[in-house]
Amino acid sequence: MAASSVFRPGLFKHKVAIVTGGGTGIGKAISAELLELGEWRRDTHYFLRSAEALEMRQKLPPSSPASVTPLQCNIRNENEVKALVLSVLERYGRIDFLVNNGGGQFSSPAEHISSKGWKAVIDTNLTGTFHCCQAVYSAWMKQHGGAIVNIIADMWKGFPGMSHTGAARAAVDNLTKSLAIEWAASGVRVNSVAPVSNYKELGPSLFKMSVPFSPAKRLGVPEEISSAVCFLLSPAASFISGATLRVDAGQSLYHSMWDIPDHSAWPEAPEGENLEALKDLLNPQSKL
Ligand SMILES: CCCCC/C=C/C(=O)SCCNC(=O)CCNC(=O)[C@H](O)C(C)(C)COP(=O)(O)OP(=O)(O)OC[C@H]1O[C@@H](n2cnc3c(N)ncnc32)[C@H](O)[C@@H]1OP(=O)(O)O
Ligand SMILES: NC(=O)C1=CN([C@@H]2O[C@H](COP(=O)(O)OP(=O)(O)OC[C@H]3O[C@@H](n4cnc5c(N)ncnc54)[C@H](OP(=O)(O)O)[C@@H]3O)[C@@H](O)[C@H]2O)C=CC1
Repeated sequence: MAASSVFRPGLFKHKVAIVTGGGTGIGKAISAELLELGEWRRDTHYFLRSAEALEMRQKLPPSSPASVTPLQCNIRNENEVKALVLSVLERYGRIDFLVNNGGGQFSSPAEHISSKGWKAVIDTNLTGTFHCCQAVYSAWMKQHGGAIVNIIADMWKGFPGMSHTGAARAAVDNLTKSLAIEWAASGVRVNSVAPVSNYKELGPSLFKMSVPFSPAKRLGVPEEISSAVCFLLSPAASFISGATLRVDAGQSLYHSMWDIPDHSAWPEAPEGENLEALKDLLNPQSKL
């Protein structure tokens, strides 16, 4: 495996990590970087991707002590998550890190999201993350400490067109803060990463659409997200908890991609001299 991490190889030696959705996209980059930095294990989820685990295993140098294990789990199902955590503990005896990366949504105007679709997205991105945090804490981290990183999204200005996932990710941002306080006495650090990066088959079109909205004038790549995750898991972040790191080149501070067409539907301002002044200002004959 070609070394690409900026961190010291062996940093995570003997550590055991669960990375949900660890077989694709950002999760795959996180899995690969953790593998490079030490000995770790990963789960996948309800669509078992043993082919990807095999591919990663084959890239490991023979001398590497690292190992990768695909495990099947749908994070929306509490019992499957509990079984996953027990299975990792039975196999490896500890869980140092949890990365809640598994998630998904579809784009739709809010008015067209069905109740079933809304619940599916909230269940996946909010409840699934909660299930994983709670199960890992109860079964291991409560007694032994650990570090959790939740992958959320750039929803700081709302998420028009994906209101369900925006609401779920904002909730995870808040969950991160609650758990950071509740679990501090167990030595558990809980943080989030809010990425903007290439998005699988939508990558090229999203890339073209969003480049003008990025201060960097390019999208991020999954490797730029995984390094932030590894930093938050590492001892370099030993005094960081309850934080969300925006890995977006400042895009969340810049202008919105959502276009609001010209309209005259907004309610009038209250009557009075300020309204008159406003009308004067907007009057094409105005001398102002
Ligand atoms: C957060 C940063 C995003 C950055 C940019 C992202 C872009 C995109 O995400 S574009 C879309 C890419 N899509 C995917 O990657 C698919 C991800 N999808 C999923 O993970 C899941 O399908 C799910 C969580 C969205 C739904 O889970 P599930 O219950 O397994 O799926 P169902 O197909 O049974 O759907 C249940 C229900 O959800 C509604 N729905 C699903 N897909 C759509 C859609 N494309 N458009 C509108 N509505 C959708 C629908 O109501 C489904 O119920 P039924 O109508 O009875 O099937
Ligand atoms: N790329 C980006 O710009 C951004 C991504 N994100 C979020 O970051 C995370 C990773 O994204 P990315 O790598 O781009 O996308 P991917 O779709 O490649 O990764 C999502 C992973 O989550 C898994 N997953 C979905 N539902 C479940 C479930 N119920 N149980 C277990 N695993 C599940 C998927 O598995 P499967 O493929 O088998 O369904 C997939 O492996 C996601 O949460 C995404 O929404 C947030 C902001 C921006």
